[in-house]
Parts: sequence; C-alpha cells; structure tokens
Amino acid sequence: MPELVFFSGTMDCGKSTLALQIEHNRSARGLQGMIFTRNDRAGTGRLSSRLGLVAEAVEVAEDLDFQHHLVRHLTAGGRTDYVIVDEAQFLAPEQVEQLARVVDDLGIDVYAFGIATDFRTRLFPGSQRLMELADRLETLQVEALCWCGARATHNARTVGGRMVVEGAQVVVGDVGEPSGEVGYEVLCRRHHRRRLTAASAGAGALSPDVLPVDEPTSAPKVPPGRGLSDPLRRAGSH
Ligand SMILES: Nc1ncnc2c1ncn2[C@@H]1O[C@H](COP(=O)(O)OP(=O)(O)O)[C@@H](O)[C@H]1O
Ligand SMILES: Cc1cn([C@H]2C[C@H](O)[C@@H](COP(=O)(O)O)O2)c(=O)[nH]c1=O
Repeated sequence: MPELVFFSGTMDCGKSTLALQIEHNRSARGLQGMIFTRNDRAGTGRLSSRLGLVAEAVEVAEDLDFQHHLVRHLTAGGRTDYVIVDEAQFLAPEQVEQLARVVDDLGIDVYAFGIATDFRTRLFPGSQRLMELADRLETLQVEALCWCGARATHNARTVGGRMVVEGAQVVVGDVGEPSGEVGYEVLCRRHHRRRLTAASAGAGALSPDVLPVDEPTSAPKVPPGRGLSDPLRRAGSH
C-alpha cells in the first residue's frame, strides 16, 4: 500500500540526510523519485544536508499543485515511483492535501520531512496538516541535544545567541550562526521555556564527567548526566 509518511524532528537532527539516504537506496534499485523542497538554505532547487550531500530538487512555489504536477509528468510518459518533500513545514495545508491525493489516487509513496514547530513552539500549518493526514509519523532517531545534554525538543530563534520570541514565522536560517546574526538553536523544553540558550547560560561544548574521585559518603548526589562542568550545576537555579 502506498503511504504518506511524515518524518519530523528538530532542526539539525538529520532529516535531510535521511531524505537523501532514502533517495539513494531507492534509486540504487532502479526506482525513480521526484524530489521537492522549499527554501533550503543551500539555495533554490536544492535539497542539502549538513553532512555535505546535495541533490537537485523541484522548488515548491506557493502555487505549485503536487497532484497536477505529477499527473502532467505521468501523462507525458514520465515515471515516478516515490516522492520526497523536504522542508515540508513550509507547505500550505492544501499542498499537503494534494500529497495525500498523490498517494491515494496515483498510488505513489510520499515521504515528507520537516520540523513540526516554529520558534514559538507552534505547529507550522503544513506540519499540522501532515500530522492530521499522514499514514505514518516517524520521529528521527538521532536526537539533537540541548546544551545541557538533554534531548532537544524545541527550536529557538536567536539573535546574537540570545533567544527571541517576536518575528515572522518563516525566516530561513541555520544553527550555529555567527553572533549578531539571526540563527537557531535547539533546546530542551525546560530551557526553551526559560529562554536559556548556550550563550545566555555561558555554556561551552558539553564536557563529560571526569571519572569519580572518592567523595565522602555524605556528599550531595549529582544527578546523572550533570558533570562539574555543567552550567546547570554551576548556575544552580536555572
Ligand atoms: N561533521 C559532522 N560529522 C558527523 N555528523 C555530522 C557532522 N555535521 C553534521 N552531522 C550530522 O548531521 C545532522 C544534521 O543533518 P541534516 O540532515 O542537515 O539535519 P536536518 O535536515 O534535520 O536539519 C547532525 O545532527 C549530525 O548528526
Ligand atoms: C524554528 C524555525 C525554523 N525556520 C526555518 C529555519 C530553517 O531554514 C528551516 C529548518 O531547516 P532544517 O533543515 O530543519 O534545519 O526552517 C523558520 O523559518 N521558522 C522557525 O520558527
């Protein structure tokens, strides 16, 4: 049975990499895919991963109708066995409905990849519609981490490393932007709620715990995963 699958996760968790792997594995077996994206950081008509892989893609314009596009292609004698859509959070809800029709009426698998929520923790309209319509929701397995070491579940927008909560829903950008520029950082919910980015917390890279030295048995217990270098421990009350 063909299906509509929505692979979601925070920024920088490997969605585009997985999209390119799926494309690679299927095309290596002689299947033909059609790849779409919208607003990829690498430029128009490109699907790029931070691991350095890039593939050509159809840029999804606001008025692109997926179903018409596929029907035109098939009618002209083209073949498509599966469809990949990256940055699917930027799709209009109607475009997600067209993708569902591509699956049901044309019998083509559709794999969509995107972040679920924006910098204010609200669902993107395209992601919401995908969650409502997908046959299957998949969460990426390689989780991105918050600076504190916890699993990152939220995307923060930053200016000069500080989290901002005002602005347009769509601003194309990347994690780890130089200070002063608009960028993004993935955080756990606790630190997203407190607007505590790595820069605001004064955190550097995660440092592992040192091997335990003999502590007196009365010493306070350190929760697992909290090394001496952990800014949470240093700052105490965050
Ligand atoms: N130098 C590197 N070495 C190994 N893995 C890397 C490196 N740079 C990035 N990655 C991996 O790539 C992931 C980001 O992949 P990408 O597909 O661009 O993410 P997404 O599309 O979800 O934003 C990172 O979470 C990390 O696992
Ligand atoms: C949180 C958030 C993100 N964006 C943009 C920033 C990037 O261009 C993409 C996400 O790309 P990735 O491949 O998943 O890293 O989305 C945005 O426009 N608005 C937001 O709130």
